[in-house]
Amino acid sequence: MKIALLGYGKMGQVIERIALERGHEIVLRKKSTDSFEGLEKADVAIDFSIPDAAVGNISTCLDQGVPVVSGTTGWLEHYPKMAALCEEKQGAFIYGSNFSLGVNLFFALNVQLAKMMAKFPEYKASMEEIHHTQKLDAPSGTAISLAKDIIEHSDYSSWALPGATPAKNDELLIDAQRIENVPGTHSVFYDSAVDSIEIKHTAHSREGFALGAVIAAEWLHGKSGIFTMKDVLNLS
Ligand SMILES: NC(=O)C1=CN([C@@H]2O[C@H](COP(=O)(O)OP(=O)(O)OC[C@H]3O[C@@H](n4cnc5c(N)ncnc54)[C@H](OP(=O)(O)O)[C@@H]3O)[C@@H](O)[C@H]2O)C=CC1
Ligand SMILES: O=C(O)C1=N[C@H](C(=O)O)C[C@H](O)C1
Repeated sequence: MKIALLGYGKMGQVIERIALERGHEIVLRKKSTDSFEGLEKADVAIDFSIPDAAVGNISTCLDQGVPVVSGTTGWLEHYPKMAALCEEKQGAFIYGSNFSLGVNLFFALNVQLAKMMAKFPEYKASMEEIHHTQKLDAPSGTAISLAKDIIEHSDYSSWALPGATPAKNDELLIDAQRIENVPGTHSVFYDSAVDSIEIKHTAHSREGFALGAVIAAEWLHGKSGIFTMKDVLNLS
């Protein structure tokens, strides 16, 4: 497959290595000031860029009829617009806040636990995510996905970062920590007066995210529609 990389930073470079190992060819490595030259040759594009660039990159792919896998986080308020464009162009699009197999299993575990804990209001939920210091967005896209799933299956009505004012009772707090060189750690806590329950996913490197993105691109090639990693991994 011919792959266009939109974003060629920490993730783009690991994705390139894994894509080459799996027999693919890279036809574009786009950084901030580069053009889209080469995109027309691509079977699929993989966007791991920055929040402000994601919408432009995804739109350009859909306009040019190139299937697009986006792992960029921090732009999700524009997702409905991108989904509508994909439908209009009869294109192919996958967004994932996290492409690793482990985190997608963790998402499923989080839903099961949230359903169970909803019956026990003596436990208060909270979350923590830890990432490297270059990360532009907070909380992480993965943390937002986890929070949305908890909110859907509980009485929490929204998530919030800890602020100057105390959290409301129906607010799910997400503590976002930035520590040098941490690839990505997510925890969900349920605390009562007498004990605590915790689930945690720790990425040891960026390999899992990058492999998942390449697998998603291979899966998307030749399809049309809007998909998620649940479709790719056959997790319902
Ligand atoms: N979904 C997932 O599984 C994962 C998602 N991510 C997300 O992926 C994104 C990238 O992460 P990471 O690689 O660590 O970030 P980096 O900062 O290392 O890389 C970002 C890259 O995007 C480039 N860029 C900036 N503007 C544009 C543009 N207009 N078009 C194309 N490329 C552009 C930058 O180029 P330049 O150097 O010229 O500025 C740089 O090459 C983040 O949003 C992060 O949250 C990260 C890991 C896993
Ligand atoms: O910026 C990162 O590095 C990561 N971003 C994603 C997110 O925001 O959830 C996924 C992963 O945790 C690494």
